[in-house]
Amino acid sequence: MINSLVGAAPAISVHGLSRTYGTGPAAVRAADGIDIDFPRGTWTAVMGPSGSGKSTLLHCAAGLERPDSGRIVLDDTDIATLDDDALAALRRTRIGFVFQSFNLVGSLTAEQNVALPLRLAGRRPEAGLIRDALAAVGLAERRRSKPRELSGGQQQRVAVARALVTRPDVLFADEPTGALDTGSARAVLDLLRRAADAGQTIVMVTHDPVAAARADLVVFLRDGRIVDRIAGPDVREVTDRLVGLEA
Ligand SMILES: Nc1ncnc2c1ncn2[C@@H]1O[C@H](COP(=O)(O)OP(=O)(O)OP(=O)(O)O)[C@@H](O)[C@H]1O
Repeated sequence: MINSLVGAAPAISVHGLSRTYGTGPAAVRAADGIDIDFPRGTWTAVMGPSGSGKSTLLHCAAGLERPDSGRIVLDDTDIATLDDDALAALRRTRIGFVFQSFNLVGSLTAEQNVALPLRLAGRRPEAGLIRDALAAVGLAERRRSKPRELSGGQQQRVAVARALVTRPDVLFADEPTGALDTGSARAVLDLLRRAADAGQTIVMVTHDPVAAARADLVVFLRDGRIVDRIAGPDVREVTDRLVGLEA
């Protein structure tokens, strides 16, 4: 089992997660009884063909979407039992999320976007902290730029800085390197590696075997189910399994 392999208690446990979109003949079972632990201080990559349920798993595990059935346990709390306010508070304080679409606030500068989760949590953002977070993704010089003045890759890096600035226990990232060139992708992956090594738990959806190979574990989804997993992945092994799944 993964847990005994890495010797860590799970930060998040997903039990029997199911989620169907639509009804009748048009219904899509995006998650079909997923069981998985995300061990504390480890980095898990979630892979699989388009439409296999990766984002659905991520959104449900992060409490952004409610499952039809199953349980998501963060430490000892079943997050399904929380009301909307308690869930929002948990997301603000314990969970970070990098969205596929970045979700930056268009009217705010890069540094204001990065400071936003701290402000929402009622903390006064220290200028040095925000500068360091942007510097860590190579954007110190662009801190006063608005999202529309930034490239897609730069916006993605602001989104990564914003998600990490609160030092969340668990960081969920939906394709955090999808819009990045090789060098910027490596910088973001180095940042995620350091975060996991420092004890944060990372769950990342990716299509890129090079990104997945930086993780501790790779799980493969197909048709809303986990069909394979690799501990201590390398690029070739990940690529081979992925090709096998998409065949
Ligand atoms: N809000 C929704 N309404 C209807 N169907 C949805 C919705 N969200 C997801 N689906 C469907 O559920 C299935 C799983 O979607 P999901 O986004 O989780 O897959 P994915 O593996 O992340 O895909 P991709 O790699 O293309 O981002 C797909 O068939 C998708 O069309």
